[in-house]
Amino acid sequence: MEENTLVEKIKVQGGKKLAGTVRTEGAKNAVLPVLAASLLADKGTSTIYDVPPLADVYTMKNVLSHLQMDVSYEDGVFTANAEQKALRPTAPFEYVQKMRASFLVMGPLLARTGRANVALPGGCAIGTRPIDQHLKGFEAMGAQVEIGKGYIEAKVDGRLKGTNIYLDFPSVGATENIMMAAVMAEGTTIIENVAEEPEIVCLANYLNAMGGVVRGAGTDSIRIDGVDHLEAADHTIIPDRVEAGTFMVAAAITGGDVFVEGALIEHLRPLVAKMREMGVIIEEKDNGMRVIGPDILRPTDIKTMPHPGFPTDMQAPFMALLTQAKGTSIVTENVFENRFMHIEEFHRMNASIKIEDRSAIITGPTRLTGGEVSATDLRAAAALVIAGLVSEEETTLAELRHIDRGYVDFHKKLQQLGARVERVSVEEEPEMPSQRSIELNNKAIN
Ligand SMILES: CC(=O)N[C@H]1[C@@H](OP(=O)(O)OP(=O)(O)OC[C@H]2O[C@@H](n3ccc(=O)[nH]c3=O)[C@H](O)[C@@H]2O)O[C@H](CO)[C@@H](O)[C@@H]1O
Ligand SMILES: C=C(OP(=O)(O)O)C(=O)O
Repeated sequence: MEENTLVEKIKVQGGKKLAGTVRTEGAKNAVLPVLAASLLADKGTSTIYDVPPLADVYTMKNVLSHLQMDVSYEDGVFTANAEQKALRPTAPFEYVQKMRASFLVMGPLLARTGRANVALPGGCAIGTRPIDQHLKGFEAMGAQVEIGKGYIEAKVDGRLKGTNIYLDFPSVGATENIMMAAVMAEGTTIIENVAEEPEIVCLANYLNAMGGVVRGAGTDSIRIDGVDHLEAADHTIIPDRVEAGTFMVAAAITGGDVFVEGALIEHLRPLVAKMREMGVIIEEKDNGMRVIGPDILRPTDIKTMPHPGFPTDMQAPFMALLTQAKGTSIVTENVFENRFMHIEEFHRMNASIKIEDRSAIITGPTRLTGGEVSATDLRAAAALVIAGLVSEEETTLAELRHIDRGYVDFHKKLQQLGARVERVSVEEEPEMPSQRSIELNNKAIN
């Protein structure tokens, strides 16, 4: 007979107003490209500060070790040395499958060694997520790209060549991958219609500290004058605007009063504007933001867009807040074609949400009931816990591997703010997987 297995779950009892201070970690989406970029230095050791202890950071550490880099990570400080001449060119499926951002080693490997062989990142729970814009950039710089047996192999004779590249969509990953390839190309590269996210600026600052010449990061056009070598540099990761935003929403939904230390207004304007429209009081301070939730939340509409539009990564947590607004709100998801999987889970908690094409129509305020729900991606996980904070009965969240990719000690931070949240191990009997869990697993590889 098969033995029972231990499965971790988060349990939430609603009804507490959050109060106190929570500290923002370094940004997951900034640290991953920066760690990939550390591959570019042929001299010295880079020290990267404010690196959050997330599953994705450990995956990137494993990728870099696999490529033969010398890396260490302790107490938020990551050191990376890529002096080793014989870097391995292959990032295997076991890593890319865990985390799509492993694909970001392609640009630096190609620039540094002239060859990169990286497993093809598949689609995931939020969309098909093609990489055509990354490849278009590498090819324009002279790389030969072939796809076969689940891998993408890119090669270049000599150095990549600077050129002009226009992205069809301001993809964050494509902008980063092409920047990292172009920084060591021969001549000048101009990338147009690029992503303007703060994480792009963080990466550009690191590349420039290494001796790169990257101008225009944070605007829609980036100019890179290629250099022939880069040296390791020290760098500090920006605060995680999505983590900060998640706690801002958690404070607001409970009618709480929370200081989110490290939340930067210049990175969070679209969220702050929308929360203020709903009646949430947000005070901007030098080192963070104080969020005070009102008794009655007003409805509002959001459309996710590339930065400085409303961030898609805040869509699910914000939807939890909208279930408590008095009236009808509309959420339109424009960045990913399938980022509504959390709605089925919200339905289990009694939320009133209808999907029409790329929009969700939310009617509130709903008395959420709690219940057994599953995380479909990392932001959905946070959103469901947030909904649990105002539910009448207990909410139990499964599939915690998602939350561990993007949030450090999420349940502990909420506990410190007074929430009744715990993470428990429960024994589960082995059972035939249901059709639903097969579907969720297939869609949620990353
Ligand atoms: C590790 C990291 O930083 N992840 C973030 C990054 O993901 P990621 O870099 O993967 O997101 P992109 O900006 O590239 O994707 C945006 C859209 O462009 C499409 N696309 C992208 C590349 C391409 O070659 N072709 C193409 O069609 C995607 O399918 C998607 O529909 O930005 C997203 C959008 O802000 C965020 O949700 C993710 O949290
Ligand atoms: C979608 C996200 O991340 P990733 O691109 O790493 O899947 C996210 O951070 O919400």
